[in-house]
Amino acid sequence: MSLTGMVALVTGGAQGIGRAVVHALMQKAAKVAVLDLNPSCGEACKAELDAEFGEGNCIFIPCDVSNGDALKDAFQKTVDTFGRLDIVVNNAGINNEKDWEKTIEVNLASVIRGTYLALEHMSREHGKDGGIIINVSSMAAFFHSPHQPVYTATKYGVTGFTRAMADASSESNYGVRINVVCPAFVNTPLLRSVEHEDNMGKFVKFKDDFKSRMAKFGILEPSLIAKGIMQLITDTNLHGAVMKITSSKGIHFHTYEPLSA
Ligand SMILES: NC(=O)C1=CN([C@@H]2O[C@H](COP(=O)(O)OP(=O)(O)OC[C@H]3O[C@@H](n4cnc5c(N)ncnc54)[C@H](O)[C@@H]3O)[C@@H](O)[C@H]2O)C=CC1
Ligand SMILES: CCCCCC(=O)/C=C/[C@H]1C=CC(=O)[C@@H]1CCCCCCC(=O)O
Repeated sequence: MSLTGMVALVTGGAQGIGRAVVHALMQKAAKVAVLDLNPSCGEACKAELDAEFGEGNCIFIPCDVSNGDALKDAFQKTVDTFGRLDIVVNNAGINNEKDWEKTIEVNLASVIRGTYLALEHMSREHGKDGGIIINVSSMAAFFHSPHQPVYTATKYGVTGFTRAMADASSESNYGVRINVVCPAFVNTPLLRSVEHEDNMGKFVKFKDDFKSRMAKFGILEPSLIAKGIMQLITDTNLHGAVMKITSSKGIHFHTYEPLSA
């Protein structure tokens, strides 16, 4: 499926999983706004994408997603630049058990803000044409560890919020599909943060346990997560889906017990 004429916004798009998603979107001919806190990574990312796909198909917007005004401005700049918005991937995330309030701000509050801003620009309730939102959670929302309690809490929150918003979208006829992806360990700089006391604080003492889980469960490549996210974007039957991506089962979906009467 071509995404020609469609416009996407990806937070944390300058490296890691977000960078892989941006590339996959542009391979399908979408135009993309890359939002990221890291200006050097962002400028380098844009230069590489311009070289591969030609200029005018992506913009880099320096943005701290935890700053509500900056995030709102970045969404507006995207629409002002490309004329529309069809796809939003709320991907930016950190792993910091020392500054756990910041972790909640970036991993959960910013995903909520990004979802609401996406609806402002895509929902039929705002006179728009509809769209797709993908929020990035984690397998930490299914397998917890003593190593990262607040990171785990944020990812449980992202999954629950996304499922609830998918129901809200259906019942309000927003015309917006909303899905969540839960990767296991992925080979990115974020994963390497688990070894550092600056990130883990007093929980760094559990790092050997965490590394044994990485050895046991395997480490995925960002390109596989991008493949899963592209499936969530292009398969119009997927709404309210909880996609899990692991070494043992690859891309698969979580099913929940139906709500009892
Ligand atoms: N790497 C892993 O093992 C897993 C990662 N995830 C999730 O995937 C998402 C992406 O993580 P990775 O690609 O691994 O991390 P990464 O650290 O490689 O990339 C994250 C990007 O987000 C940017 N970023 C961080 N804070 C930001 C902020 N406040 N505003 C704007 N941009 C910001 C960073 O500059 C970076 O470019 C995160 O939500 C993470 O929790 C989920 C499961 C496993
Ligand atoms: C900042 C590091 C990012 C790590 C995010 C993450 O996904 C962590 C998950 C782990 C936390 C405790 C666990 O045991 C989780 C492992 C999840 C892998 C489960 C794979 C199961 C399977 O392959 O069947």
